[in-house]
Amino acid sequence: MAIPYPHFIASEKAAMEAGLLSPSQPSIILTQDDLKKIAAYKAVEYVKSGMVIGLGTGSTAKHAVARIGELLRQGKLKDIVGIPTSKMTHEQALSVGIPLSDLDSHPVIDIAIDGADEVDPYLNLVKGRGGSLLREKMVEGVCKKFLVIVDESKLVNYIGDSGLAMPVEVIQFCWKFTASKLQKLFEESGCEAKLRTFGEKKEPFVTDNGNYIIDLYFKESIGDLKVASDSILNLAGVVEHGIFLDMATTVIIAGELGLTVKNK
Ligand SMILES: O=C(CO)[C@H](O)[C@H](O)COP(=O)(O)O
Repeated sequence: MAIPYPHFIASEKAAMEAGLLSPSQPSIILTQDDLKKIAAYKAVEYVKSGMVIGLGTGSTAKHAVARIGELLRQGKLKDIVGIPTSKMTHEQALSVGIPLSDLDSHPVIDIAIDGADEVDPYLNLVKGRGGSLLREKMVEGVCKKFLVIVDESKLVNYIGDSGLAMPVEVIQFCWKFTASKLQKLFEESGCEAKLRTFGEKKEPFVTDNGNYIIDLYFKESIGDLKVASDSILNLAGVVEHGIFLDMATTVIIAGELGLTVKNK
């Protein structure tokens, strides 16, 4: 879908480096994907040679992975080690020439760059609509800086406010039982718990870790996020959830009027 953003401020270095705007062409129609690319290019400005980088997953993070690969090929970045958060990102990073490792060998990460599905005013996030929440939480939980890159459509007043899915990764064993427990936990918020499926045959979506995803949809706020997080994690059968509480250190938002950088 092409969303017109004709007023984007052209002086942004990140927009120019992304090849989208120039001083002679300061105002064009940008798509939502262009905004994701601009936010990603801005985030990659924080990456320095010698760093260990957590590589996120999704349509926004893929622009950051591509940009890091480009800067490595140009010799503008050197000695980067990438820690991918999914099999998909692993493949992309290899294809653009980023040397890869894992948390076993690199338990401390300098910077992680990833997209998000929701960002609240306190920089809490919902992640995992792409299904990679578990590895993302492991990698992004041990980084010194966690840069989140979004277009402005991801901003919400409170977590769950988009009305879209809040994912929970569960083991396959008796997933219906776990889904009903999750729905019951948030019954006062009008929660509906649905197994994530894909394709015409509606096959269950299986994560990189061999688990299922139960998507929670809320009609009302879920209240205290720490309480919600703890109560989800207390259910046997749950592996991880997509609430990323107090993890983001910086959120880079590309919107109609340009880039906004929010720091914790
Ligand atoms: O959490 C994620 C994947 O598990 C993604 O970062 C999130 O879904 C945002 O994706 P996109 O950049 O495609 O909108």
